[in-house]
Amino acid sequence: MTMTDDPLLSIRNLQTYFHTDDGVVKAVDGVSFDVDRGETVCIVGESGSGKSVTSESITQLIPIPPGEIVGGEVYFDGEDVTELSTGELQELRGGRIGHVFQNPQGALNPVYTVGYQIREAIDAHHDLSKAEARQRAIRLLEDVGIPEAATRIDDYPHEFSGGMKQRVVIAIALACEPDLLIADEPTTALDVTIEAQILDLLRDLQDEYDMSIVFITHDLGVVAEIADRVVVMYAGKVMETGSVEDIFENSAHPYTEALLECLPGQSNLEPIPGTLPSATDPPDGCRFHDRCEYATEECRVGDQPALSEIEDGHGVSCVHWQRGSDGLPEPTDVRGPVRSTGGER
Ligand SMILES: Nc1ncnc2c1ncn2[C@@H]1O[C@H](COP(=O)(O)OP(=O)(O)OP(=O)(O)O)[C@@H](O)[C@H]1O
Ligand code: NI
Repeated sequence: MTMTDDPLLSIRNLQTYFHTDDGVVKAVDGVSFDVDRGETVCIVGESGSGKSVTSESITQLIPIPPGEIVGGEVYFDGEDVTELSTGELQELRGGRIGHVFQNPQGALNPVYTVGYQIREAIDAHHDLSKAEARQRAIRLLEDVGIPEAATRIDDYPHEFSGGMKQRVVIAIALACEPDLLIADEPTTALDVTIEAQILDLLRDLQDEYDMSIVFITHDLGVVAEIADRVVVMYAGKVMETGSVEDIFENSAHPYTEALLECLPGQSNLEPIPGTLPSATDPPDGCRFHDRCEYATEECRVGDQPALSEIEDGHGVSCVHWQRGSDGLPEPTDVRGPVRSTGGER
């Protein structure tokens, strides 16, 4: 890894659209954030907010077409990877950038042993003898906490539990010692005990492998466990970004606050009332305005407000970001009417 203070990953004004029969889906619509070396950045937001498409745009894993990266830059270690050829992108995936997805079942091929699949990942980017690759695969299985790795290496995926399968998938992603690991809801298919173990494992591996992690989740509880920094997304836009303390102790966007209220242990256990706006025809102004109890006329016009930096590294896309210090607009009770129409949709 190059020793520099520049971020490892820098996403600038990324726009990823899908051309569908219903119109253009602006899945990611001007997203910017950085990931520093050795840091874990969590992308959080409700289902459909564009978290996966953002992360899949980095190495162009989205289906193109119907998908298209229509604008923006993705700098990885200083190089704009949106300009890379298909071959160069393939080299990057599973090389310096590893991916772990939600469903370990789908990521593993049932007809090959796990050892074969890890060796394949090693072979794609390294020139090792068969014996060396096997040794390395065993080391990787040990690193991800699989007991008796030297014998388990010859087992097939179905011989592993769900949690153990996800460990195997992580081992494959680590095979090339990536500088960046992108994990898209890697624990949602697992029960909470196993989830906690996998989160611990990722933290340990991050130190050992000296890598950055982009971790996608809709669960702020998980964010609190592992994030250094947080990107809160809604309807293709970044609503707020900051350190984990900024987000949990000093959140400034009403959408972040609404997400926090839905955390278990908080008074409000209901999901946020209302639904995401149309992906093909988003409203003017702040995309959250019709679900926001603080929305005023200003919030309904123009573009999504630019991210205002309210403190170093803490940005918020809200015209009322000074509320609190500068006085709140009168909250309007949007929750009643939104909920009653929401049920009929
Ligand atoms: N292949 C596709 N074709 C058309 N639209 C798509 C495609 N993939 C994603 N989208 C749309 O892009 C938007 C963002 O989807 P995305 O999967 O990134 O959401 P997400 O935040 O990851 O949600 P979840 O928490 O459910 O995984 C959604 O409106 C989705 O329907
Ligand atoms: Ni997703």
